[in-house]
Amino acid sequence: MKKLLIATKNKGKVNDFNQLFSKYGIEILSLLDFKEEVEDIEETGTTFFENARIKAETVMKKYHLPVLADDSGLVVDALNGEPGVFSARYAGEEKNDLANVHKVLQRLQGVPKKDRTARFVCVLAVAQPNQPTMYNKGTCEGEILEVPRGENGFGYDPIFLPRGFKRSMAELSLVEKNEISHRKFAMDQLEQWLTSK
Ligand SMILES: O=c1nc[nH]c2c1ncn2[C@H]1C[C@H](O)[C@@H](COP(=O)(O)OP(=O)(O)OP(=O)(O)O)O1
Ligand SMILES: [Mg+2]
Repeated sequence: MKKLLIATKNKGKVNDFNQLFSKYGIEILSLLDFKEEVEDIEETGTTFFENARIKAETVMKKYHLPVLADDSGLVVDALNGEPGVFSARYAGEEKNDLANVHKVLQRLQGVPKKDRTARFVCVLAVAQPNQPTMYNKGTCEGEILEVPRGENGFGYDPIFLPRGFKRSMAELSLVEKNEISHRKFAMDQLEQWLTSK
């Protein structure tokens, strides 16, 4: 089976990708699979594209393999695009999903439903030795709920209501999430590369 290294330490992303890649017959490895702990990569970029490039190219250069990186986050209109590229670290460097969710809800207190529009954004970067890095972006439109709902998924899923749905992203099954997510739409654009491998 073909293997692809994903430059992430996020278990929730790995879970999404395992399901998304299953139809291509590609087995994925992540930075969580290495015996020795892989050093954290500093995400110093100001855009999802820059951070995806930093993660993909750093890991590609280290292991000399094709590498996929995912930089993603939640963009809330009423917060001028926050948390954006700071999504993982919104409530502090320890990257606590619950604290991040709480901070978004607190900042949106009193904001009416019609003004709670938001989107998930995912930029995927594929870095390969001696080749230009490729990028693909996917988005998922929705709104921020008043209270968290659901146990599935990760990150901001419990407070995100995808447009046209009555259930939060965390109330959808993995298969349902992966039919409409930002990560799925970014993956779709990689299809040609994935099927030619
Ligand atoms: O489908 C999603 N459902 C809910 N939340 C999500 C999703 N996709 C990204 N997010 C949130 C989680 C984290 O707060 C941030 C990603 O930050 P981001 O730097 O790309 O990932 P990370 O630091 O957790 O792992 P890594 O850099 O090792 O891939 O956006
Ligand atoms: Mg990160």
